[in-house]
Amino acid sequence: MLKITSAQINPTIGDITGNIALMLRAARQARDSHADMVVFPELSLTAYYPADLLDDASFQRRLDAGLEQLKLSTREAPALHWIVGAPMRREGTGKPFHNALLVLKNGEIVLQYNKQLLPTYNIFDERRHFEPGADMARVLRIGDKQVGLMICEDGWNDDGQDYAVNPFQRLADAAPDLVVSINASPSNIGKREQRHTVFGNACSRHRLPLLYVNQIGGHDQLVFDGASFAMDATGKVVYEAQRFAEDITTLTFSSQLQTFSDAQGESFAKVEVTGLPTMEFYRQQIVLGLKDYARRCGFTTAVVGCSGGIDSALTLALAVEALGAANVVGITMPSKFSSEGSVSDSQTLCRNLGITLIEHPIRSMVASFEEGFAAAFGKPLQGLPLENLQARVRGTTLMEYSNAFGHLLLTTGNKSEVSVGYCTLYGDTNGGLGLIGDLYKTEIFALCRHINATAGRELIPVAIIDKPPSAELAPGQKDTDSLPPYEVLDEILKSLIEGARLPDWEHARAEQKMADLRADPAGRAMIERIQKMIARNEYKRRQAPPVLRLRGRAFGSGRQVPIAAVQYA
Ligand SMILES: Nc1ncnc2c1ncn2[C@@H]1O[C@H](COP(=O)(O)OP(=O)(O)OC[C@H]2O[C@@H]([n+]3cccc(C(=O)O)c3)[C@H](O)[C@@H]2O)[C@@H](O)[C@H]1O
Ligand SMILES: Nc1ncnc2c1ncn2[C@@H]1O[C@H](COP(=O)(O)OP(=O)(O)OP(=O)(O)O)[C@@H](O)[C@H]1O
Ligand SMILES: NC(=O)CC[C@H](N)C(=O)O
Repeated sequence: MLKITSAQINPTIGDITGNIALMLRAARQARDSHADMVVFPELSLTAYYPADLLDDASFQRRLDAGLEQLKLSTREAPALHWIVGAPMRREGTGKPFHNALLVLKNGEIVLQYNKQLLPTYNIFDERRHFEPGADMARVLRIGDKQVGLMICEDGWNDDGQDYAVNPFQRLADAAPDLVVSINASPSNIGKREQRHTVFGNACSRHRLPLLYVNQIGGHDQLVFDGASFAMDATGKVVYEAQRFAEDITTLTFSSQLQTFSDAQGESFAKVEVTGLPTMEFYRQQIVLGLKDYARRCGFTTAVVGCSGGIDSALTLALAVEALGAANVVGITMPSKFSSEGSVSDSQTLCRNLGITLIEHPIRSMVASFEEGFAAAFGKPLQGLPLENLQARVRGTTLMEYSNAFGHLLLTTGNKSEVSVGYCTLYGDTNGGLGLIGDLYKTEIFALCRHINATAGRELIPVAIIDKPPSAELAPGQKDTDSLPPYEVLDEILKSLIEGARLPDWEHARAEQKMADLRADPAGRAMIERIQKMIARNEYKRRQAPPVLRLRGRAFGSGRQVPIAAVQYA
């Protein structure tokens, strides 16, 4: 038997001293549970992902000092094996670091394994900073048990005998009793289930039990959900750590039974095959993403322009959940085109959420810009430039508030609008972080309803959910004047932007819609128009604030598209 503590921690990128403190706290818990081994996530010393900080000389010095400090810390629990992730310097040509797994014990590094498969797709860019490890299996011996070691992506390619591309195969051939994998696996819809499938297939193929330890926490765009797990040798998940929270749990491994039980040797509660319902998943991921972004950037408060529309309402509701009602402010800024409901629905919303709503009309400011424009340029400001002016006056007012009161401005664009550029640069795109920028408009409605259902009351007024979406920048304006209905637009966008990265059930629906549209000329023209809008608006997305990533392909580092390209001009 082995006792292993799974230490699913929330390290901060670059905070080496703070991360060691987190590890020490978990190691003490492991020691008190008489564990043989404590397992931390991939790159736990720096947190995932330090990126170009690794090129910085002062960061490198801190890393060296941190490693010494970490070694010393392990003396506090001298019988314990610490399985830690850290960048390790290397000599020779190529990149100066390996992405390494270290086994530390009583002040010494007793084993180093270097990650072999470095992901360089979607949001990953590990080849930029790391040199891949030599193709070899590393096994740690504890008593009469052999623990096979691997790092995240190493386990994602188990489909052949070729050692060079399948580190799992080589490790399995070394015949360990179990595999321990350290990970930094960002979360998106369907990811938990995907991990279970990938590792379940590998574990059953090799008849190997596995402990998978993941990072949790929000790191810029990315949120890591934790959800560390243990599998028996048939690939069945027998233990799952909490999602979206730190979790330090000690497990007992039996090599005879090839499975895991709790610290007392009792079976864990049954792990459900399907995880959180989609809307609840979005909500928890966004709340953790904002919480961690705010605290790591030094914000305790946030501000949102409150239009009486659904996007700002949802942003406010999520911000309240993450930061608390006392720390969130809405600002309503009626113009001459604002509907009656714009202010009154905002009032009801903010009353329901228990937050302050400040009224700051923009009519006179807009009028003054109009006068100045006409006087200077000899023609009246009208049409789209006038529409955008209103959004810009609001954006400027919100930034004034942020500057003066230190609130983080949350931008409210959703994925449908951001895809087609239905937003004003330096206007409603202003802000530090987008909470709902990876949710299609149709999902925005569903998430609002879910929030109300779980609250058991109308937190977001139904009047807001039910009103036809409008930018309210011109008389009687509706989104559908410029865009196809969102039910159609969203399916086109899913297919064009995410395609094969969609979860199966969404992929089938989007492709069916595309096939239906392609069957007639008007549908084909619509697809082409949307394709052009996506391409033409790349420049806006490049300047927009980061959005929390929720889906397989989000705007940001996971979708790198040139701006000044001749695509659909
Ligand atoms: N390739 C490029 N690289 C860099 N900059 C480029 C550019 N192409 C245009 N530009 C610049 O961008 C400007 C045009 O962009 P921008 O000023 O944003 O304006 P634009 O995209 O023309 O208009 C904004 C659109 O968003 C809609 N809107 C606005 C506000 C809120 C909502 C909503 O419902 O949420 C919708 C509005 O009805 C309108 O259809 C150009 O005048 C030019 O300065
Ligand atoms: N009258 C207003 N008062 C305060 N903020 C506003 C107002 N109108 C727009 N905004 C801000 O600009 C963003 C874009 O709003 P707009 O109404 O143009 O379209 P939207 O994308 O449908 O958003 P929403 O559903 O929140 O209305 C809003 O989410 C809000 O933050
Ligand atoms: N850090 C990694 O190697 C992550 C890659 C892996 N496929 C994941 O997303 O889980």
